[in-house]
Amino acid sequence: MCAAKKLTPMMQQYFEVKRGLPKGTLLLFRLGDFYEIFYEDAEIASRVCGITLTKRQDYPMAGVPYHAVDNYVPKLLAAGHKVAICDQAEPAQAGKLVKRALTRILSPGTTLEANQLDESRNHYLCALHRDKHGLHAAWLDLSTGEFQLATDRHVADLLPVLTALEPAELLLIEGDAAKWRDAPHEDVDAHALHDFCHGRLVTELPGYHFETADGARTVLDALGVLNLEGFGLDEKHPGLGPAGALVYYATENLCAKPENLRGLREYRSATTLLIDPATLRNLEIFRSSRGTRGGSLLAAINRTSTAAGARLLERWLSAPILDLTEIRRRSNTVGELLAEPMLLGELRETLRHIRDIPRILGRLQNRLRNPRELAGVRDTLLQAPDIHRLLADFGETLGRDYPARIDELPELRQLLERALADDMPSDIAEGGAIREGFDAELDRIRSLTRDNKTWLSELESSEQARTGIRSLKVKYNGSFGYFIEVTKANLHLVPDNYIRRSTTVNAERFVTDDLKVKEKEILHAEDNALARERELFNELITAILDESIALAKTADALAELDVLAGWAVLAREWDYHQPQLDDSDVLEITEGRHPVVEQMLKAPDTAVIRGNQSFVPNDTVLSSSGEQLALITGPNMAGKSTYIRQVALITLLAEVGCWVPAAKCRIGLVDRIFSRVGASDDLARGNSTFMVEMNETANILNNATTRSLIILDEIGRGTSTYDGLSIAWAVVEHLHNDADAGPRTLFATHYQELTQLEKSLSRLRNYSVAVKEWNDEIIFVHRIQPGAADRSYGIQVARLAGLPPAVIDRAKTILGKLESDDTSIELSAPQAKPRKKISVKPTDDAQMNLL
Ligand SMILES: Nc1ncnc2c1ncn2[C@@H]1O[C@H](COP(=O)(O)OP(=O)(O)OP(=O)(O)O)[C@@H](O)[C@H]1O
Repeated sequence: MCAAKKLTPMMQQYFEVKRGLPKGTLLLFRLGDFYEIFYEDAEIASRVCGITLTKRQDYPMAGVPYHAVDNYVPKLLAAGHKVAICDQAEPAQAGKLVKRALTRILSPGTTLEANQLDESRNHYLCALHRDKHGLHAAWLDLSTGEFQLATDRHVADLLPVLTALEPAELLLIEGDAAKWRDAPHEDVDAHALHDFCHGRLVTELPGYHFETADGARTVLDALGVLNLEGFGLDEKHPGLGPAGALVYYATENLCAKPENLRGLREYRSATTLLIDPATLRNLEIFRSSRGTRGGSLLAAINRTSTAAGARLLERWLSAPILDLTEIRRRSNTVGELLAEPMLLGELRETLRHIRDIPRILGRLQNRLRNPRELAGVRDTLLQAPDIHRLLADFGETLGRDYPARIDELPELRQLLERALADDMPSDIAEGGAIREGFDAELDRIRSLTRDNKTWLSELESSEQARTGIRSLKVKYNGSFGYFIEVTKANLHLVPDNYIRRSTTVNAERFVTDDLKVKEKEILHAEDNALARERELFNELITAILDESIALAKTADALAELDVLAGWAVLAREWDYHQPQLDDSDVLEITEGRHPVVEQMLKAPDTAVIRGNQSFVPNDTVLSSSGEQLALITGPNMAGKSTYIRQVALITLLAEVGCWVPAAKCRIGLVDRIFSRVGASDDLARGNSTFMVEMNETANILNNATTRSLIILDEIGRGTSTYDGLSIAWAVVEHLHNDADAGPRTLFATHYQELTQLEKSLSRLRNYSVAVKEWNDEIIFVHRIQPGAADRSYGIQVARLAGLPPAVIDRAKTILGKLESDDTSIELSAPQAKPRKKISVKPTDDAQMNLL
């Protein structure tokens, strides 16, 4: 920057703006009809968006047309960049440097434009801070105004919800990310935080932006309230530090205070069903193991027809509240909707016309004002009377609760209906947003324009007749305005009152005094019409924003109805039944199915491969104080993993208020779902498969309560047989430790030896997955039955997988010898330790000694 003296005034202006931006922000600098990008920014933009890189003097430069900027910004954001938009703040004048100002900074966590957001997903900016009192966090969806904060002594209790939110951007105190990354191995929390931050866009801010007292002041100011009592919050709540950081950052990026924050809610892990990050991944709740939305639980149960409904469903799954009254209310409402199929169909048809009110309000309140947003409000309000009529015909909950929450706002609706044109322009500057007949003044100005335009269109024919020049034309262009064009061959016919303006190759251009007067009138009238339209447009926005609270409340209720109506359709499509939830300690499922696998087996492409197999339902009986631990053995591929996962998913569905894929289901409220399934490496952090497995197991044993549900799949497989078996054994004993009750647990394993524990652990039950044998082949029937499996059929499954026959035969020989306890077998190198038979005396407490 020492060469600043040599810079042109415009480039000096560029650097002034650039200097004020946070590090790593790309600056798009408006220059006439283009946004220009310079230096390294240009190189990045060219690489990410594929735009041409040019050179100006000797520095790189790239540009995008201003009207196409919306095509490029999403690509830059998706690549994890922040983008600052600097616009011209006054009309350009020849020879004078135009004033420019930063309009907003777009970052993945603060963008509001519809085309930069996934409409069916929430879009969170999240701030985090950890100190000796625990983890403090706040999150904000700026596009809808949803704002929450939380604090927890245990990092492990808060991370589940933060992971489920999948924030688009994180705000951290400078240096924290590196501190967590480099923390000693035993600081499990720091590593969990590092894992959470890994791969996300992190923006670091100085620590003072996270101070609680300052945060409280910033938040009060943003919410426009005098204290936080109305939100049930203490002003010393440690989450206010991160909350303040969010507001500060949002204000910087919007270049104005965020105007759509409606309130601040406290999230409490104690009142939420916690699903730890590993389990969210393992159970494929929001994404499949391939990272796609398809194949996830969310996709399988999403039948919403509105964007706000889809987002609400995601929020409900991210943080299911442990409140029986609320869960029953939702599930009963699904029942009422399901009982009236005709009305349900009509309601869903009506909901299809609902627009995304929370995000429309978010944009209008934060100065992004597109005329089509107003039409969105109108179209939504137009549905309200029909929705009220339909609700009145439904059952009790729907007819009573929802109408009170859905405001018809008839005056606003009529106003918008009268004021807005049917087809709205995408920019108010295009004109035509306001309907004819709404405003007398606008109509008067428009008729002036119209009359004058008629005069103009008639001018051509009247002048042709008057002058006898058949090819005479009346034309318009930006630099001359209106003019009369006469070809050179006809110049001798030009009358005296024509004033020559310019010459082209084949013609000359003229004006007349009358034409000049009319031109002035037309341009003036057009400007006046646009100015009047803008005035009216702003009045309409004010009218909408005056009702923003009622609109937001209505939108919330409609989103809820959408989710519940979708669940009713789902229940009908897939024969789901209403679960019974209570305070008991049982988990009883009759004929339960896996919600995702079941749908996949029926999907046209899978059905062809699988020969249209249908899912085999299975029962489950667990209770903390009775049948606490189900140990499931059986061959590979028999369906153990599917079965234990289905129990976890059915539990989750029941606890968000959805009906479940089971004939009958009773669940005593579960406070946490833990899982240890599948194998995954974390090689980037130097953790082997076994290390990941043990970390997850440690987390379960340290955090599970007697109200928890645990599913464990083949734990101990990542190490040597004896070590693995010993660990699995000890884990089962630990879970059974308490004399009276323990967490409800499903434990799938290949270690046959564990089945003997049934003799000594009173709350353990053996189950196995049935298979049929036929001519040394096995057929999977996917049926869970009481009792331990007698053998594992690994070799038969290996044959199904296509292992060469010679290998299969040799494996059979080795197995035969091992099972006969004949250690004389000659095994080719490497030498394996022969397997010993393990027997357990029921009275023996110290089983481990026998291994
Ligand atoms: N109840 C069921 N009805 C129909 N098909 C099922 C059922 N359970 C499982 N399957 C099918 O069987 C396949 C294997 O199931 P799963 O992975 O659960 O077996 P597993 O016993 O855990 O095997 P492994 O021990 O090798 O991990 C699944 O891909 C699924 O399509």
